[in-house]
Amino acid sequence: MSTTIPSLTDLHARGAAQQPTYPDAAALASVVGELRERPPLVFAGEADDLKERIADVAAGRAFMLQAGDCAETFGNVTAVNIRNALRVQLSMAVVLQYAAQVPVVKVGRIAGQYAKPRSSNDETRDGLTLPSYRGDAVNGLDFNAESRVPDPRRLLDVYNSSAATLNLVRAFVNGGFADLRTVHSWNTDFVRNSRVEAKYEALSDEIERAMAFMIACGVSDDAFRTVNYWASHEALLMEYEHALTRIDSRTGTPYGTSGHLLWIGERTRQIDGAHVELLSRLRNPVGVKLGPTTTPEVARELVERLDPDNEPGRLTIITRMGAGKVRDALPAIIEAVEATGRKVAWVCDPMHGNTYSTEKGFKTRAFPVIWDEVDGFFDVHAELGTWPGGVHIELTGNDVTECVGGVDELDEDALADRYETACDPRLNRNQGIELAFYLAERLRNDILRRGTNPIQEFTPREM
Ligand SMILES: O=C[C@H](O)[C@H](O)COP(=O)(O)O
Ligand SMILES: C=C(OP(=O)(O)O)C(=O)O
Repeated sequence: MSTTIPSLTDLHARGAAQQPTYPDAAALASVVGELRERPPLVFAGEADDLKERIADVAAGRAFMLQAGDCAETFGNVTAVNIRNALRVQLSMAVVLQYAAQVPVVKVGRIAGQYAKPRSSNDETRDGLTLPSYRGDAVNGLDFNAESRVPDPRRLLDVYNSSAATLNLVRAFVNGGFADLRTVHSWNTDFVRNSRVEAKYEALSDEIERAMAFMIACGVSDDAFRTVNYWASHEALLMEYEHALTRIDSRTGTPYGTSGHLLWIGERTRQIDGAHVELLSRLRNPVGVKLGPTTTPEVARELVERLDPDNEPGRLTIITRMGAGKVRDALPAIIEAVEATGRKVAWVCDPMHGNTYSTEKGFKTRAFPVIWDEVDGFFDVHAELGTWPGGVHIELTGNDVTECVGGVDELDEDALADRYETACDPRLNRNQGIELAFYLAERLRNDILRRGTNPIQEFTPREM
């Protein structure tokens, strides 16, 4: 178990991928110095708690719902946006918990998801070529030369925006907003008039009756008042993640304190690269994304690097193969990882392998294709007898039009109506809840077929 982390210089010497080129090194150093003095955003003990819950996922006793923005922006840190994001994610979790009867570990892509890896360093519009937007953590979305220059002071804004977001999230999940007894009212103003409304209302009625029954039986209703909700993001920017690493006073070991769960993206998972090196030293639960070019050998090496101590809950593997490839590419990867003797949490990201551009130039994803990848993920796990541990979704609580298909049958022409993402297309709230119903049904059927019930092996605790 590591008690130190490499220096920033050592990390950069590994040729850290997808890093901005800052024009002012002194300004960057000053920001890093300032961040090092700031209090941690999350506490090591919280990361440990999440690790225990992910251990439940890895062991087939719980399901992970990891969801949120593709790219958070500073301008979108408002009470309404945070509330809407939480509301749709908690609603999805409730659908899963009730209809599939699995405990759900709720992890947001939130309070830190400000940096984006890009396929191309540049973007060209009307003959003008400028550096690509790399997330509010790095540069501005506006398409002009000044805005696209990487500015290190943005890292302080990431810290401040993440702190403000976490503050409200903690207040919401502990202060009564997430009280299961109010499950009806969570969606009164937003599922209305959609075709998932009736299903959600019927489920809420059943939950209310089930809770009334439990209370009548003498079960304390305290358990319904609060929920656990964790923050995660892609640990992309070396300066930011390094500056927010703290040595835990209890154990003398390093924790990334920018979020509870940190993951390594598909573009930065080089086995000898800086991201794998840094995250292999942190004690948080960590994730790694695996795309369709991953070989079983690489998957095995990554697992051994990132989970050297074979620690329950340490590693989440987020596969994003694409609907057309998942059934062929995933089995060999699962087999290679299982052969190491480790129990990782297997999570399906059905978004990143299924993006395409419309003729009018909108990046989008089609709901049926997204579902097809999830379905393929379940098929593969059913075939191998492994546990399909969760999903990783780009989602917003707002009523956007970014992904086609789904309950409202959005077509490509509708995309122009409310296309608001700063980077990739997200499911809107109705599509999110619809996905949760699909997931619950598939999960329930698979659990029945397996003949083992996750609930029977689960030690009850607040979820
Ligand atoms: O969200 C993930 C990536 O940052 C995104 O898919 C990259 O998009 P690009 O291929 O347009 O750069
Ligand atoms: C960049 C992302 O995904 P991937 O690394 O899988 O491309 C992401 O999840 O934001």
